[in-house]
Amino acid sequence: MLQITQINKSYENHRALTDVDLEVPKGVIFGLLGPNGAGKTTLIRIINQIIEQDSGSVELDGKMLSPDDIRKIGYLPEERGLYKKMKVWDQLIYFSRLKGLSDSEAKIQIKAWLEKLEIASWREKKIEDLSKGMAQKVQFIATIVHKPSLLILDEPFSGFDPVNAEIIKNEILELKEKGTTVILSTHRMESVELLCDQVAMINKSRKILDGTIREVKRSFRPEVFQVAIANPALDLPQEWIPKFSDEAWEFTLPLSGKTPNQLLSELMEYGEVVMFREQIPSMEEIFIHQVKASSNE
Ligand SMILES: Nc1ncnc2c1ncn2[C@@H]1O[C@H](COP(=O)(O)OP(=O)(O)OP(=O)(O)O)[C@@H](O)[C@H]1O
Repeated sequence: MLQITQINKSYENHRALTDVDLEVPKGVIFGLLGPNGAGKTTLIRIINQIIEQDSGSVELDGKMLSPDDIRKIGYLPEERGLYKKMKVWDQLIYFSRLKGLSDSEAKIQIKAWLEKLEIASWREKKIEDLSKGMAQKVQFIATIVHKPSLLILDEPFSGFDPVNAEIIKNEILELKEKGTTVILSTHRMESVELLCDQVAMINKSRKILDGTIREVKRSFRPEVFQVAIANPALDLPQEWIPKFSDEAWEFTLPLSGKTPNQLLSELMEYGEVVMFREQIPSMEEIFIHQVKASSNE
């Protein structure tokens, strides 16, 4: 759906993006990851046509991005942009009209969303009288009210308590089910694990990793297994550093060139293998590993 090719962008003397390529397929939740200052917001602003790239192209649905496409995009910026003195209802009407909805359609959509997110009773309140989380819900509605086909969410969960974060998470999943493509930029790796189908990681202006969550995790498998053996018939080698827990001895072992089956057969000679599970790295571990590795290059 979105094809980004060889994007470069510099601010004065600072290079914010270098030769960035990205392909976001239709209907996925795509995690845009990277440490502070990596260049994510710059890329998002280019997609939203807030700033212009120095070189490279952005295509939406196979065509060069044009100003008209902006209505197909819903953007929740990290720095929220609501008018503090305006009332919730008026504000949402204003944003909906700006995104091309008719007055009657805007009213129908806003009413439905206010009810769905259980904030209908706040419609006459000014934004400045809302808590941070409440204002966040209003901004979320402003982002999605015109049913964009591409949704770009920058830290959508910040400011939400766990219950409201869960509500927003479910709304994002529901939008995906309905065919919306979502780019999610966040530092919360647990949300990435839960929500994203694909990810790309940017560090120091360059893309350093991309793929499906499954592919990325596969490529970082340390080939180490978590093992538990109950009732050992033989002494377990001390170098395995076995620890007794819950009626079994637990330890981790690298494959060291063996296949998992070979390792398992060897272990079975020691006793009853009650756990044999490959250690799969979390996205958080992969993130830290990759950022450190590419910073050392
Ligand atoms: N308007 C600007 N003028 C000069 N430098 C800028 C400007 N905007 C961003 N930068 C610099 O470009 C780099 C990339 O910034 P960007 O905001 O894209 O990072 P980010 O990945 O979104 O970071 P974060 O996770 O902290 O939001 C940073 O070093 C930043 O200081």
